Amino acid sequence: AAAKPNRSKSEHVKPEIAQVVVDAKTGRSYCKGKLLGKGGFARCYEMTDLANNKMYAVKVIPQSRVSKPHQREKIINEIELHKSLQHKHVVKFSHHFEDQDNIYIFLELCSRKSLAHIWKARHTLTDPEVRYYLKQIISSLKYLHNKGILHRDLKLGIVFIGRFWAGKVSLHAVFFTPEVLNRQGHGTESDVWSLGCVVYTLLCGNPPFETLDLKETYKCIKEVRYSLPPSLTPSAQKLISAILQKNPSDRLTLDQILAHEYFTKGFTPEKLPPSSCVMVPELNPPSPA
Ligand SMILES: CC[C@@H]1C(=O)N(C)c2cncnc2N1C1CCCC1
Repeated sequence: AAAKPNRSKSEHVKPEIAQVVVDAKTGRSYCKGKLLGKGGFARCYEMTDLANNKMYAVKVIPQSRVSKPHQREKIINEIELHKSLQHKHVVKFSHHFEDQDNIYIFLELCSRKSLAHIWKARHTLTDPEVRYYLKQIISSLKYLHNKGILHRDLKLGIVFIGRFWAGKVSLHAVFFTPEVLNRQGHGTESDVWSLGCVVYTLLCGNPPFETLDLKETYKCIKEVRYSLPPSLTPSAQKLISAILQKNPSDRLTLDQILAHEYFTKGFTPEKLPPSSCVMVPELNPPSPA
């Protein structure tokens, strides 16, 4: 049978987001580009400012998803918080606006995506590369913790790789009420625990507490039961063991991690070659002379 003309479909499908959206306050027009993926309430797109061709990663949140006051408040809080942050290794918030269909949150576009993508392509990273990314993530966490902000959702997928390979932590589920820092619940030590899991995953190629059964995984986490592969360098093994401690106050602090022999006795490159997202990079560490 002849292929059915698909125009009938397009006639009825209302585009969730128009090709061009206009910020009524500034009059600026933005052209929607490719879908980057879904993040929380939002569908995320590349969008281009037609006045200067600047590109952004934009979270597009349908008004229908924030119709209840508390949902709207959550988004407004996230925006207000993100607006107040300026740090080299924290994803830059540019601006936001809304129209009758959506709320648009314009963030820095990180076209190299995230550490999750690099990890999937490389499976394991070398110590120098892990030191490079770890320093940047620690720098962003110290900035957040000093402002009484906990990240609470640190993982490979939220460390975006900006231009010049700078790691940029994005704030998907941050907690920002200072009292949270003191409450027994989730202190800075919990962000450090997540950091330990990120280091383990990047060096070993799989998360520390991954099993086939979710209940079993929870048991491993509660008992801090994980294996340290012999392939790890001794200082990497020591670092991971010093972070993945059951008792939060036994874990290294961010400053203690930076002072650990893993960093002091190891070379950290200033920058990484683009090839390092697909293959082991040729790094020329300074001769020990
Ligand atoms: C816009 C959301 C999120 C993000 O936060 N940034 C900074 C980002 C920056 N550049 C590309 N993608 C980004 N993402 C992806 C889009 C789909 C899932 C997460």
